Amino acid sequence: MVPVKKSGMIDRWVKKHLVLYTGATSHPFILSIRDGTIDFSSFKRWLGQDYIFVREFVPFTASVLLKASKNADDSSDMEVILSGLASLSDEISWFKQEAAKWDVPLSDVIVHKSNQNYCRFLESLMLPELEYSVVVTALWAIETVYQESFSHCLEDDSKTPPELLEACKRWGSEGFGEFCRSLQNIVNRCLEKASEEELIKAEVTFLRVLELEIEFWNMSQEGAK
Ligand SMILES: Cc1ncc(CO)c(N)n1
Repeated sequence: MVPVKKSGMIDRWVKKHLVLYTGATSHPFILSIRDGTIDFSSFKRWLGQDYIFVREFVPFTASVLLKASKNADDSSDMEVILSGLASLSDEISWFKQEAAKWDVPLSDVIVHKSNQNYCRFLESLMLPELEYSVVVTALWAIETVYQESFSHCLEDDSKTPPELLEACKRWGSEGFGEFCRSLQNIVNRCLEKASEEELIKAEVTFLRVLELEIEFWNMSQEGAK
């Protein structure tokens, strides 16, 4: 008998919302890195803004960890999320080093509107009443958009400028891909048991992440609007 792999909710949602998903994971900003035409001032803008974002992302990830420790029915969830949280420490150091290299002052970055919106959304997800299934869906989506996006810049035929390879490897590499797949398994398992109401909330949250990611790329590419 051929074993039938039951496809999870995430696969179904990605197919259902493929236009928006592709909009976030193959954005013109990423494609311009991939084809080597990127304007370095855009990269620098992204760098300064993403540093601010990642600092907000730390307490958000910690709040997901807290919910995992209370609600997850599999104790390995905590370990997966903890590894993600731990790697943010190194990520913040990387941003500081990279910013110094590119002469991007991190102390006086003006937070752009799209970034503010995204950070406010993260804050709203940190409320204790938000279900674990919903917030872990957001965590998966946020990480996966970066993973898929930057992995395009590492494909064989890509012309990514060598100066940007390190950034692309940070999110686009196989190790980070493995982490995203672990998160996806957690989400699929949580959603199998979720109520109809929770499922709708998780799907809406997934879509909101995709929109906010697109706006973040737009901002990086075009500047403040
Ligand atoms: C805007 C944004 N989305 C996702 C990630 C991945 O951590 C990031 N660093 N920044």
